[in-house]
Amino acid sequence: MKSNKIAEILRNEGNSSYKERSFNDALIKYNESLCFSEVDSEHLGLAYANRSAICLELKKFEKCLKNIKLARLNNYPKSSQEVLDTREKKCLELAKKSKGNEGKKFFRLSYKPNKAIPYIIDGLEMRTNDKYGRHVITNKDLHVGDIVAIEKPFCSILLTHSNFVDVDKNNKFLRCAYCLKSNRFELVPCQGCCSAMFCPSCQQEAFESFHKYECPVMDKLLTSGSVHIALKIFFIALSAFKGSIKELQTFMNGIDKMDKNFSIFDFNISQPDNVKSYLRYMNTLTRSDGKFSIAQHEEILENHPELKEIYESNKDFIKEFLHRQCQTNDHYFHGIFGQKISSNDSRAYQDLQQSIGSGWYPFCSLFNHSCASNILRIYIDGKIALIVTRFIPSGSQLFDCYKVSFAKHSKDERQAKLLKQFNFKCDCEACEFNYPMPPHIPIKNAKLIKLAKKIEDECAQQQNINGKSFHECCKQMDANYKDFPSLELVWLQKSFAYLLLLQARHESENN
Ligand SMILES: C[S@@+](CC[C@H](N)C(=O)[O-])C[C@H]1O[C@@H](n2cnc3c(N)ncnc32)[C@H](O)[C@@H]1O
Repeated sequence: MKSNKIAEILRNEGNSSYKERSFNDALIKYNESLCFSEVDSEHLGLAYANRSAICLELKKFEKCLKNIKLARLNNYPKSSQEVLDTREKKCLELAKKSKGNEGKKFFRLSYKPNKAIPYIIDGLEMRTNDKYGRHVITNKDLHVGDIVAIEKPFCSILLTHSNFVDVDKNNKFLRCAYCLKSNRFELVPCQGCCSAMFCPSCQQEAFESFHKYECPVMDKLLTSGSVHIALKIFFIALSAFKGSIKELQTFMNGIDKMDKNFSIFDFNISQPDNVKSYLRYMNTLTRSDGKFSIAQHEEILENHPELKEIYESNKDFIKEFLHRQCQTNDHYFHGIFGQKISSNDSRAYQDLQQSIGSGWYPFCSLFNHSCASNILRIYIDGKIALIVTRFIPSGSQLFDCYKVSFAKHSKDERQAKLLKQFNFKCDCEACEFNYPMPPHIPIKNAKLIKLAKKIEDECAQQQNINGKSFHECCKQMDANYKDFPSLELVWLQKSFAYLLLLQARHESENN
């Protein structure tokens, strides 16, 4: 429950951290204080004002000005206005002197976008066959380093707690509960609960599409992991039918008989009312045949102040909906990774990212697996950038890697995992030709070993991407693609991923 008393305590804790120049800790406390501040109280204004002070310290001038504006709009005490006026003046002066660092973004599509799906490049097409079901091919040659898609999830959840992976419990005060972006200097609190913050541009849409149902049970959802995912899809679906469970039920019964290959390529994704098309697409996804307990989902709905009646009178349909969702999520919801916020100084490869959530990416769902994949997913602020890692000739299929690659796992291990989790026997090139694992793969071009090592060392030293090294890495991997698999190409792929992770962190931090 909102409480100005708690908001004040949190703000004071933030002030202590601020005095010690622990700006990240102070920021978390100020954001938490925003969440607890009662609507229309001056505590909102005070916390925004304090956040503007951090922005100024960190030379984030534009964000500083935005926070000053928010403070004024949110009852910052008239008696202290002078503090804000002085800060604003100083900020404007410093901003004038600074050159500004908004360079071109690195993560943008390498070719012109597809007209109907503007977040993928023109030239990618969906095909179907008996062996792979739906899959994506390219109708032009693709080269190492090409960015072919930058996709937002259709539905995602933010993790603040997990029994399985290491997550930051402060994520709810650091990331938008809708887009997952680490927009921590600009987040605004939900007016109802104390556990969700949003980008100003996401707040309204999030509320209308699902948060109005999440809000009263948000604390329970945040600790419920996959239960949250299935319920969130249900909330989105119900909102699309303006809360009418009967209309949702009629629609769901109707789509059971529709085309099994319906996908993102079949509808206009930019139409405002496209949730129905996404539901239709979701209905075509492969489901696991496992039995899932939905007891926890039921408990949340049974105690939901607005949905309990709907739940009681439509139990069978809702239970079936949730159960099907669990079976789909098993195959299609992917962990989402983000840059670690609290450990800014760490440059170790394995330390750059941390699990921040889970989501369904409708386009990325169409990729099949290969243990020697030709694309790589890089997570950046909740979005997936798909990047080519091996030359892909026109007409070929793009393959993702479902966590098991020949460079890290033996053939037996890979095949067992894929069969168990995804129910197919892998016969990719690495399985068919039994590619050896490093370090047993032959070296075909020793010079490239040196390059891979040089890039790896550079990455360990630097904060962001070395453009020259990146270009060289792409060029060599592209030119020598016929040598695959070789130790140097596998090593270059690893260095390439390291460079991209550094760049993702850099872009996220400077956003
Ligand atoms: C994320 S989907 C990929 C898209 C899928 N083909 C479709 O039509 O929805 C994962 C499912 O695709 C199939 N699949 C993925 N990789 C495969 C492969 N290498 N060989 C055969 N089937 C594969 C499996 O049924 C798997 O559960």
